[in-house]
Amino acid sequence: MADPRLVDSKATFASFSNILDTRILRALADMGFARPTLVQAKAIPLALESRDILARARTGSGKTAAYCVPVVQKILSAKSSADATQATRALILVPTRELSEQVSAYLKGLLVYCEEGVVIF
Ligand SMILES: Nc1ncnc2c1ncn2[C@@H]1O[C@H](COP(=O)(O)OP(=O)(O)OP(=O)(O)O)[C@@H](O)[C@H]1O
Repeated sequence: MADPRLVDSKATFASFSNILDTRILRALADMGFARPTLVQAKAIPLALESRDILARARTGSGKTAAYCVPVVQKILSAKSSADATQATRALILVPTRELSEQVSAYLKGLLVYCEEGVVIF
């Protein structure tokens, strides 16, 4: 769990229901994520507006979800659009193998309701 001091006490993930797919919201609820952390609350809406983001937040502040949630949302939105193509939609680069395994495991949890629609390599 994220450090409670780093959670945005004014926001809930449910309040993102206008910008996040219900499959993502269900997966977040399953993970026990009720409120976004501060970095998530700031980064997720901006990323979904396709803004460039340079974010810095301390260890354990929930940076993984801050970029994975908008990445998955963008892929789901692209897949449901009329010109959806079979193409790589995101490349996540991290500095160590251990971190890549952590991010991959997190993404698997986030994609639990998306069946085979989104694939992680
Ligand atoms: N909104 C949230 N609600 C509850 N727990 C959360 C939330 N976001 C992240 N967490 C949990 O907090 C912990 C830290 O998250 P995460 O690993 O993403 O932090 P980080 O900022 O990427 O850390 P690091 O800098 O070490 O990579 C994880 O156990 C994660 O599941």
